[in-house]
Amino acid sequence: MITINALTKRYGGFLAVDDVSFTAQPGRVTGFLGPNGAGKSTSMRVMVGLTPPTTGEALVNGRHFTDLPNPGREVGVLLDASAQHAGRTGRDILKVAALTMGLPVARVDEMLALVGLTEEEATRRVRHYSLGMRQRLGIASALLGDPEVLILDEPANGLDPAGIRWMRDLLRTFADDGGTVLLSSHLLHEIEVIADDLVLIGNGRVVAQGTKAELLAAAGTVVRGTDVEALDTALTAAGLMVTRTPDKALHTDASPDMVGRVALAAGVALTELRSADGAGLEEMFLELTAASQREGVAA
Ligand SMILES: Nc1ncnc2c1ncn2[C@@H]1O[C@H](COP(=O)(O)OP(=O)(O)OP(=O)(O)O)[C@@H](O)[C@H]1O
Repeated sequence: MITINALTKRYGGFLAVDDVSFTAQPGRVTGFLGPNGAGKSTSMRVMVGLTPPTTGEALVNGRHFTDLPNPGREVGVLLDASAQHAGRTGRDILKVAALTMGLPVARVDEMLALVGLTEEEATRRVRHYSLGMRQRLGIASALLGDPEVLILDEPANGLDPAGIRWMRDLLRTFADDGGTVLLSSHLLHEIEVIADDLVLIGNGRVVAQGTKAELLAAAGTVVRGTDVEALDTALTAAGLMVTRTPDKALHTDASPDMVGRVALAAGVALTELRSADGAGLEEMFLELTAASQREGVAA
């Protein structure tokens, strides 16, 4: 379990992380989502003891990372896959990490097989690795100590579509076996497929958090009917916020159940009624983080 309590990080006069609180629970994948510069990496650096918080705290299994006696056995970390020693081979990097953690060297081969790095690739120096290979090596390092918790910053970076699916399955299995996974991304689609819970951050502040199901429900309903005008009028009269999508559907904040009842009462035949799902969540994500979106600011 990861617990973040009122975490604030200030760099001089600049507030990079502003009173952030959330928990990442065992058995669940928590997606930490926000646009570039939102404060995800800074928060994660605080979690693993690389950056001291200004105020607040980040706990892993109830303790500060720096107080864990053998941190790699409790929490696997991948923050920057390019930060590995470029002059060493992948196998050597894992070997050194295994020895530091007091693990049998046989564990290295297990991890190389798990992340799909071949024998030949494992003996190449990391400076000759592609970004995707570095990412796989970083995941192998994170899993080496058989930890209960994973903290991964943009782990899908550089992976090809098959690699992304592989990573998704790996993290799903890890969480299904009772592990805690926190992974960050600035890409909603990447995270919404795998995450059970979401924490949305913009400008250093949490702008929304909850289960994916709750956030999807909050993203509203898309509805189409044979008479769009009558449907719009009925929904508006029922006190619902209605917007028209470019493809002539209506979008409201209410649940499909509520929208269906209003349409029935108004005698409008529906041709489509569904929760807004990913598209709605994306819209919500863009709205909630608009103040911190460079494009939003420019607009
Ligand atoms: N050491 C530092 N000194 C000053 N400012 C910093 C420092 N580290 C981070 N920042 C600033 O804090 C803000 C948050 O950065 P952070 O790297 O946490 O964002 P992020 O959400 O991980 O973004 P991205 O998706 O682009 O990786 C940024 O404006 C960044 O410039």
